Amino acid sequence: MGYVDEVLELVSKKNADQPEFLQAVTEVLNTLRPVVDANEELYRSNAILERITEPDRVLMFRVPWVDDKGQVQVNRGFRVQFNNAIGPYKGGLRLHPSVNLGIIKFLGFEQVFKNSLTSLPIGGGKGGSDFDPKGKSDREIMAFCQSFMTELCKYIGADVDVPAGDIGTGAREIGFMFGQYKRIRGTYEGVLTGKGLSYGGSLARTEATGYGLLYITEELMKCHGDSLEGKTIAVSGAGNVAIYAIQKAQQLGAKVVTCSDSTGWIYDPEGIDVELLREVKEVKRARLTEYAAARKSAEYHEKKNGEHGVWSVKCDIALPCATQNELDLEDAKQLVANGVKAVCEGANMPTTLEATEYFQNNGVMFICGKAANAGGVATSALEMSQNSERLSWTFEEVDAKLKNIMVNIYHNIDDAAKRYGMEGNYVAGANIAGFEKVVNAMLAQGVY
Ligand SMILES: NC(=O)c1ccc[n+]([C@@H]2O[C@H](COP(=O)([O-])OP(=O)(O)OC[C@H]3O[C@@H](n4cnc5c(N)ncnc54)[C@H](O)[C@@H]3O)[C@@H](O)[C@H]2O)c1
Ligand SMILES: N[C@@H](CCC(=O)O)C(=O)O
Repeated sequence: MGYVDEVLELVSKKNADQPEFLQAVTEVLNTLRPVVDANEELYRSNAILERITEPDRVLMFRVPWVDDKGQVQVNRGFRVQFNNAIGPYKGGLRLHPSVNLGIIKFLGFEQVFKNSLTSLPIGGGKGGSDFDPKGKSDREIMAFCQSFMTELCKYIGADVDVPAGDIGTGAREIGFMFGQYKRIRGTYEGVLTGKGLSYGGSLARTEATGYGLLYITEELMKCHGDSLEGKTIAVSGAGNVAIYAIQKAQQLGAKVVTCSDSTGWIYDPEGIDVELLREVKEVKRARLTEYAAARKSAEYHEKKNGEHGVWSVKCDIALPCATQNELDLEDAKQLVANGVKAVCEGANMPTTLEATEYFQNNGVMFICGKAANAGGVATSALEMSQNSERLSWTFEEVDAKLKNIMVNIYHNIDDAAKRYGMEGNYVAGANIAGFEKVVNAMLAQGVY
């Protein structure tokens, strides 16, 4: 049995109850086979694969808070500090009832490679809680965030670990957490990113993940003699990533005809009205039924198990921007039958392993999330730079740096795939390019 298979077996035994983590590790290690084969003795003697699949540290803690009725509620908080070989731990905080240790570990593991691809000095981490922000008052959100940070603040810092947003954590939550960190630790530092503009946030961070996704998609099309002009795009999700992906796609001449939330989806053949979507989702925090009620051209469909949802719509490009495993093999078959040319992941691991393979075997250009959605964390790193030098850059400066980073990521993953004889396999290219930098740093820093 080869080194990769030995480690896959070991990781599977040790983490049998964590399917999402095993899925992420399986995808990465399988694509690293040629690199591992070329360096087997060095990696094996240094236990590189065993070390890179085991987090540096897992923090799990109780988060008690008082609801509006005076009842004490208890949630579970997590922070997984996965790998800091190339910089302080960096990654978001997810607040969603589905959160468990396996999900935070898969996200932290992905973050190690994604952050490496940005070319900026950030290690990988992730955190969150099974707290459900849906339907909670602002006071309840504040109570939860303050309690969460009361424990988390012992383990983070501007040069140690810098959390940020993810599903369920936006500017409001980051603000409450930043206030509590400052109150307890007594220091004003860039300990979180995604902050408000009046207290250390970066212009363009809100837009960065969605914009970055379109910059890399545009480069992919350009390098294949095509463009986004006139293309029909299907987007899933209706949160931060989806909204700004839709906005940038429209600016670049494409028409986005779908979006979704956890209860239903919209088909709008005239193109999504992104300002209306922002009003419904960002301001009112309402359901997509409100979008449909306010827009004549929009059809609203309830989410039904076993149906393809947004992936049933004919499109040239699909951009999954909601959550993990939201696009399965049957969805992939439907998209291919409808003539999809490219799939680029705005969310983290939205495509199942089988669906990814189906796209790759059927000539669909596929860029995985750790490359395609890296613009968010890259701009977080730019926010950290601005905080360190106590300066703020203009929107145009940050946006230009973001675009440059995304274009470079495309070429780095393309080159890495070509170096190992896998031209066009951007999943392998992303994993290899991300892995090489982290492993070189780990080897240089000795056994730890
Ligand atoms: N925010 C960032 O900077 C960033 C960066 C990189 C990757 N991501 C990833 O992008 C994805 C979306 O994050 P976000 O920041 O937009 O979160 P968000 O909370 O702003 O929005 C998530 C959206 O997805 C929808 N959603 C959740 N589960 C769904 C389901 N099963 N089916 C359909 N829709 C569903 C929600 O209703 C919501 O509209 C996540 O996978 C996240 O990890 C986020
Ligand atoms: N949660 C986002 C952003 C992380 C950050 O900005 O630190 C991600 O998955 O990359």
